[in-house]
Amino acid sequence: MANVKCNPDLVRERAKCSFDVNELIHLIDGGENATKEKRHFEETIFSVKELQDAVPEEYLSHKDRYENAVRKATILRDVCREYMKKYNYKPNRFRVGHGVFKDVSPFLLHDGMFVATIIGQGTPEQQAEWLPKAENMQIIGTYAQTELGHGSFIRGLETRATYDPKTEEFILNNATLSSFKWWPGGLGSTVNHCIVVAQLFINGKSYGIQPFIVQIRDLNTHKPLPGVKVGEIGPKMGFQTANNGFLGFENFRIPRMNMLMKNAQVLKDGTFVKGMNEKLTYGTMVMVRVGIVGDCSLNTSLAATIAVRYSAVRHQSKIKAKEPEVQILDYVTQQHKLFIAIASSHVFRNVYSWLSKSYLNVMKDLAQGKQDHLPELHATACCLKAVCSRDAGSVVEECRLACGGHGYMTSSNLPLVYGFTIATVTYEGEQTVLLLQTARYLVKAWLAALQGKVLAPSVSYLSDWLKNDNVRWQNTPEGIVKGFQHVAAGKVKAAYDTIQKYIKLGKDYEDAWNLASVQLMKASEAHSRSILCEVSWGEVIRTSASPNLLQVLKQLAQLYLVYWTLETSGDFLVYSNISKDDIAILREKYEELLAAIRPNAVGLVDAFDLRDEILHSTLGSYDGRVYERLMEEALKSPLNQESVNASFHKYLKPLMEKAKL
Ligand SMILES: CC/C=C\C/C=C\C/C=C\C/C=C\C=C\C(=O)SCCNC(=O)CCNC(=O)[C@H](O)C(C)(C)COP(=O)(O)OP(=O)(O)OC[C@H]1O[C@@H](n2cnc3c(N)ncnc32)[C@H](O)[C@@H]1OP(=O)(O)O
Ligand SMILES: Cc1cc2nc3c(=O)[nH]c(=O)nc-3n(C[C@H](O)[C@H](O)[C@H](O)COP(=O)(O)OP(=O)(O)OC[C@H]3O[C@@H](n4cnc5c(N)ncnc54)[C@H](O)[C@@H]3O)c2cc1C
Repeated sequence: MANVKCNPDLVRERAKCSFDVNELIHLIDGGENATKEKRHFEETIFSVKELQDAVPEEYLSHKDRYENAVRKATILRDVCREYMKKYNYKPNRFRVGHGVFKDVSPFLLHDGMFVATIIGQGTPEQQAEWLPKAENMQIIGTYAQTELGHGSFIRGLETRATYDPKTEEFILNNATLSSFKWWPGGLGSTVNHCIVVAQLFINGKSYGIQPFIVQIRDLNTHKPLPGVKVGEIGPKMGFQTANNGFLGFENFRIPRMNMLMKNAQVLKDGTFVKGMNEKLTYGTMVMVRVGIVGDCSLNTSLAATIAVRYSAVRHQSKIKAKEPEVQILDYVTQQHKLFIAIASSHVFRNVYSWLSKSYLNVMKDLAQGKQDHLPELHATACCLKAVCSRDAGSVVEECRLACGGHGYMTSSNLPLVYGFTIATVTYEGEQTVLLLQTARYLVKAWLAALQGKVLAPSVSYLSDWLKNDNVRWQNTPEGIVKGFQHVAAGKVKAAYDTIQKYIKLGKDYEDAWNLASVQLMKASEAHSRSILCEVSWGEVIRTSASPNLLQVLKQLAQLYLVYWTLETSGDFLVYSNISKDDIAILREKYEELLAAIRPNAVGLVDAFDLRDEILHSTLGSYDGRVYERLMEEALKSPLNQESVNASFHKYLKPLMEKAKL
């Protein structure tokens, strides 16, 4: 990239960077070798001509866009397969996917959830049967759980799987419209198999929801099998190429062994054997929630790169009347909008890495029959997924707005990035619903703290606070982290007390919970923020890097801490010993941090190492040829391929002529 002829502002920005950009790239990637491998893989993918679109896909019809996405998905699959064989390297398909599809792959659910559910929910025999076929794409699948009538409350799903011991089969039925599966990616026209999450019935008795692997289309003709009604749900706010679909069954029979039986089992005679913990059926969702925190880091870095580079190139208005128009990046308000995006991407990455480790540890424990840490993992993954996805959505939108009118252009790619980022707030568990799951855990932990019990590490601050809630405020990163824990503890206590108050007033527990649920949700958010702050600051101070880089990483981590303290200063005034003077000091600190980060802003986004083919943005490319690219992309509009459009003769001219009469 270094030889590209760049916009002079970007050249100047890069020259003043105080740290080694390559060092940060390697740190993010996990080592110099990892960067080399990543770059070689990406070079390979983006040199495949067939993966490059001649016409921007936004000009294609809904159908053509889908077909083009499937075409590219199959080529990408082949190239990846060959690459993996040749180099024994497992590539990150999600990252290059943004480049190849701009939006999302119609195989997203195959990779993200179908294969993962076979691994997580299938017995060794079931894995042996389906995993090789799924991994080499002999079968293509999705995860079909959500229905028209139920998404959040999965115990309320209506799709039925009734066991017939005579034939040793399950009979699938969707008797009501609300029971139709609705949303699964790839279901519309791509997949031939699904994991169907359905209510199990044996001899008229319900045994809760279970996962079934179901073939829905013929492997040769791709026609829906008899008894299957399947189709696509139509255009959405984003995810246009994900091919989300609907599905219903009418007396559709599948063999007994198609129920994934790693947890619960149905024996031939119809005996139901309970698993170790029925919530293990929800395992794929926990895994994907963890993954989404990592995805939030990538999505945020895409938007930050585009908006920061654009802000370095764009000049508008003046700070001083007699001086030239400034780079908009010099406006401190612009820095306020953008630097939190850079900082958030690093925070999400560090927290993702921490959460993934916890996830893997819990999986190891579960394999040995130990489930003590599962509730903590579930609670942590829920609130982090909810808060990171919401933050990522807000940050991406702020980056888009920070690009003014040009940020509204599809060719900036910011609208598309916003579309797939904001979807993460809803899918894999709607944010409020997940925050309230964590709140259940926090309330239990609070009760345990009141009873003097030892708490799990992520909530042990509740006991500390109970012992001493009168800690002197300190304007240091560690002091701020403590402050966030105090806010979280104070909010948990307030929510708990509110529940007790309603119970004393005669409400039953569930109504009291609902009445206190805004407070519960906020307590859960505060808990999540305290984890984000504690973990990210802890990761940064443990990072081994050159002094120059470490200084910048600390500035970003502190910016995150101070930004969120100021954003939620009302909470700090209520629940900690912060004073108005401390807030004034933090405001000053925040301004100092913005100024310190400013010279490194372009270097920092360069270090995300996002190729132009992944960014897909007229505003964010490495060379900063913003206006040239905007014009080049505009000229690709089909309306610019003719000097006079037919509508002039058909409608406009007659209209003008009528007006003359
Ligand atoms: C590898 C991935 C990498 C990157 C990601 C990128 C892309 C991802 C790929 C695909 C994504 C694209 C598309 C999206 C797909 C989907 O959206 S699939 C559908 C997802 N659906 C949901 O998430 C539904 C959300 N709802 C629920 O999860 C549940 O209904 C619930 C809200 C948790 C409530 O369940 P339930 O009513 O049964 O439970 P409660 O009565 O409220 O609680 C009972 C106790 O169970 C505990 N619990 C609940 N869930 C779990 C769990 N998963 N694990 C462990 N324990 C769990 C809960 O805490 C209660 O405990 P208690 O308080 O002690 O009683
Ligand atoms: C882009 C996209 C892709 C998706 N892909 C898939 C897929 O591949 N497979 C699949 O199975 N599903 C998929 N989904 C579905 C997704 O998982 C659900 O939409 C999601 O879980 C939310 O459920 P819901 O739509 O029923 O929302 P609802 O639960 O109806 O939410 C509506 C409102 O009700 C509130 N609410 C609901 N319950 C409670 C409660 N207990 N307490 C307080 N408030 C509550 C919510 O907070 C929200 O404000 C996808 C969705 C999207 C948007």
